[in-house]
Amino acid sequence: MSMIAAFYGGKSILITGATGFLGKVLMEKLFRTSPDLKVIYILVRPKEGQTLQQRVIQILDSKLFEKVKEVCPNVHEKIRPISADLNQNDFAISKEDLQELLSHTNIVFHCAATVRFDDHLRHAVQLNVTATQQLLLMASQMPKLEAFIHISTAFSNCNLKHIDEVVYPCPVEPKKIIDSMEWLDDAIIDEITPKLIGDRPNTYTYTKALGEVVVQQEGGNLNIAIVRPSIMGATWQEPFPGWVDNLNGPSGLIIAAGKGFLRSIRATPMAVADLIPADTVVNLTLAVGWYTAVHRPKSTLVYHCTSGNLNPCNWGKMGLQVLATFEKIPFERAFRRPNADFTTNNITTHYWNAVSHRAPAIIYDFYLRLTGRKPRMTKLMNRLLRTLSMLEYFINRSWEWSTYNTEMLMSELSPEDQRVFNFDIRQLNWLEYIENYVLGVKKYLLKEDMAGIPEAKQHLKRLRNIHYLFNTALFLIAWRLLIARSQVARNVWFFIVSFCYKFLSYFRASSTLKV
Ligand SMILES: CCCCCCCCCCCCCCCCCCCCCCCC(=O)SCCNC(=O)CCNC(=O)[C@H](O)C(C)(C)COP(=O)(O)OP(=O)(O)OC[C@H]1O[C@@H](n2cnc3c(N)ncnc32)[C@H](O)[C@@H]1OP(=O)(O)O
Ligand SMILES: NC(=O)C1=CN([C@@H]2O[C@H](COP(=O)(O)OP(=O)(O)OC[C@H]3O[C@@H](n4cnc5c(N)ncnc54)[C@H](OP(=O)(O)O)[C@@H]3O)[C@@H](O)[C@H]2O)C=CC1
Repeated sequence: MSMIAAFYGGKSILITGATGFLGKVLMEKLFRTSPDLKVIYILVRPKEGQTLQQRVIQILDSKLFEKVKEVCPNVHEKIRPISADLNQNDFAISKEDLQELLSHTNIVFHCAATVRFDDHLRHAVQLNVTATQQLLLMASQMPKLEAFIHISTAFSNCNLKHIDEVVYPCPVEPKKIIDSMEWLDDAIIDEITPKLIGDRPNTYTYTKALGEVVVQQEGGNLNIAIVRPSIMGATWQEPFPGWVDNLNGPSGLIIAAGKGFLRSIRATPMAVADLIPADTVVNLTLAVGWYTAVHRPKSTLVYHCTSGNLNPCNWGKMGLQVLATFEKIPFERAFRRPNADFTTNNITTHYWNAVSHRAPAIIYDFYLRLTGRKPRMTKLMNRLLRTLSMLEYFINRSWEWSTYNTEMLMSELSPEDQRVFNFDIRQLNWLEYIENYVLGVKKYLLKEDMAGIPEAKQHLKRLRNIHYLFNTALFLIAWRLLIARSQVARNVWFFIVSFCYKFLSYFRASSTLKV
């Protein structure tokens, strides 16, 4: 019997960010392995045109929850959505809901965050720092609370090269930042943002670092732990391989590459691609919840959920495997054939952006205009290039994360728990994982049918022929222009033509003689 699964039995669990990528995989695993848990409270913000219940039903009706429905048929009754907006004071939770939460919750998993790299500092602070502070305050009023697990990111200290499982101080205290956001206007915040984030690349990593400091400073007597995943990718094994439902991290780029929009990228092929499957993050998180509640460590432990130091894979290898998978499982209606150019310097990046991205987009928009349609490719390409520019920081550097706490935790688990809540990334076969990832992107993100693969392959063949035809035409035009302008080119052309003529005459003569 799994001790961790048994631990969550009968528990009331509060999850923030349950409608997000990680939150859904977390809920799924909890229901599947501990179907006798009491209730999962989820803080959900109302969405236009959807009630809370509809949001829950949408999640439960997805393929991700198919297995859960078999082992926990009354799963609908065990999810209790609570209307809450983490951007609002006290999360705008009703008094009755708050009372219920405070009096029943045993475990809190705080996953909600803004993960956008370009978020305005005020908003990122509100969600990633202030909301964490408020949730801690709520948690401190929960008499039955056994553990509070905060999900951060391995990149919260990406300004360092070697990162230990400790909370690093921030130059300006989070409390001061929170206070200042209340009275500074947007223009001033914009001005001071670069100074505040310092050598971090964006407001996301900066505010996640502040969030950790808040957890450490304001956790009081709570049993708290911090989990730091690196770049979260599709599921590795559970509930099935390749499940993914948003464009964050590499998923969006896999689509862009598979559809032929993205054909070159400024990335260091040898840099470590620190991807971590979502189910691995969930398994570690649940093990951390159990350990924190049962063993009550004296200090706030930080757990790195990364792959680089135990089972490294680099971006070059990953890119090649993604491309190899496109050969077997192409995406439908590609714009161009998938291809990859990893560049590392400015000049080649600009060159490939012009040749591989902007020029085809302009030509295609010209064609759309000619055929009376609205041009859209240049706009799409500009957004893609903007996205790339934001991700570049992470694909041109390598980090070393120590994993003492994570390894310690692994050694504390029973063999059964090590199997059921497997977070041993050394067992992951990258080639297999990446193939399943690409397949998952095709099935669950693009919603493409596997039956369409033969047609997709035909389409790629047509694109290849168009490509050859286009290049030949381009070459002939360039050559014709050159011959018209240069005597040297004319002489070379005359030499080639007469050489071919002589060769053909000789060939014909010798074959006639043989007969
Ligand atoms: C030529 C080579 C190809 C070879 C093969 C291929 C490749 C793949 C393997 C190798 C590629 C390497 C990729 C690695 C990238 C990894 C970097 C991740 C770093 C993570 C560090 C921290 C980890 C975390 O802790 S948090 C989670 C990470 N957070 C994110 O990933 C969020 C990033 N996204 C954003 O901040 C925004 O979406 C932004 C700013 C990029 C775009 O914002 P915008 O306002 O323009 O609008 P959106 O509505 O958000 O989206 C617009 C548009 O872009 C699409 N899109 C969104 N995200 C991505 C994405 N990551 N990649 C591609 N496209 C994306 C979105 O769908 C929209 O499309 P529309 O068509 O306009 O609807
Ligand atoms: N994705 C990754 O690669 C990594 C993620 N992480 C961390 O993991 C955690 C989960 O990330 P992930 O699942 O990818 O993120 P998602 O963007 O998929 O999910 C974010 C969640 O937060 C909720 N949320 C956002 N704003 C509010 C709000 N104002 N009120 C209530 N809920 C809100 C979202 O709700 P809604 O559905 O309404 O938008 C959603 O449920 C985050 O803490 C992130 O920092 C760490 C490392 C890597």
